[in-house]
Amino acid sequence: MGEQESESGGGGVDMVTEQAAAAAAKDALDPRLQGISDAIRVVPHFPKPGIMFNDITALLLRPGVFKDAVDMFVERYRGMAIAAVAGIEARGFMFGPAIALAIGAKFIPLRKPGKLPGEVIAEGYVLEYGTDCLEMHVGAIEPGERVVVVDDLVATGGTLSAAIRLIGEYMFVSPLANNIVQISFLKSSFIINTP
Ligand SMILES: O=P(O)(O)OC[C@H]1O[C@H](OP(=O)(O)OP(=O)(O)O)[C@H](O)[C@@H]1O
Ligand SMILES: Nc1ncnc2[nH]cnc12
Repeated sequence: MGEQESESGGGGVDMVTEQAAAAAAKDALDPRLQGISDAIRVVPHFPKPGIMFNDITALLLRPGVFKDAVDMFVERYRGMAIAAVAGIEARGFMFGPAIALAIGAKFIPLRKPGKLPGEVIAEGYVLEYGTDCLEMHVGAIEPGERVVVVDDLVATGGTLSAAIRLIGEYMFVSPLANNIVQISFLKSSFIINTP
């Protein structure tokens, strides 16, 4: 039986919310979290004065810590009837596919403008240092599918909000998402249901 078939999809939104909230609370106590946090290099004043840049490329150089980061997401979302992992260009592409494969979900790239060859839907957004737009292929997600959006971090939340608007009505936001004490990577994890 595949990952999708074996999952408890019948519990509805409350069930998903409960499961994800419990998983997020468990993550906060996980000893791997400190190692992940320590592996993210903070670079002051990049790319502009005043920005404290959280550099996850330092984490990617440490396979054990990189694996811990992917594993924590996999453990959280396995068994939750997740049909798709949507990764936000570019840094969501570094974590999303590994998570998708491990939980038996498809991977959907949410790309910057003009990169996807097929019919797209698009959402614009404002960044800490500029504006941008995300595009997704029409038909990549079927109505009713449950989607996890993955990115490396939340700053203003503009990018993630645009991803959520792009995909559909969101049903649940992880408590970790609003807790800036947590590491950047795990802050940027949301479950949404498409309409
Ligand atoms: O919460 P926000 O204020 O929207 O900022 C967070 C976003 O900014 C960064 O990406 P960026 O747009 O710099 O693109 P990149 O991944 O291509 O470097 C980061 O990877 C998030 O996607
Ligand atoms: N503080 C930050 N660190 C890394 N990437 C970012 N994208 C937007 N703000 C950022």
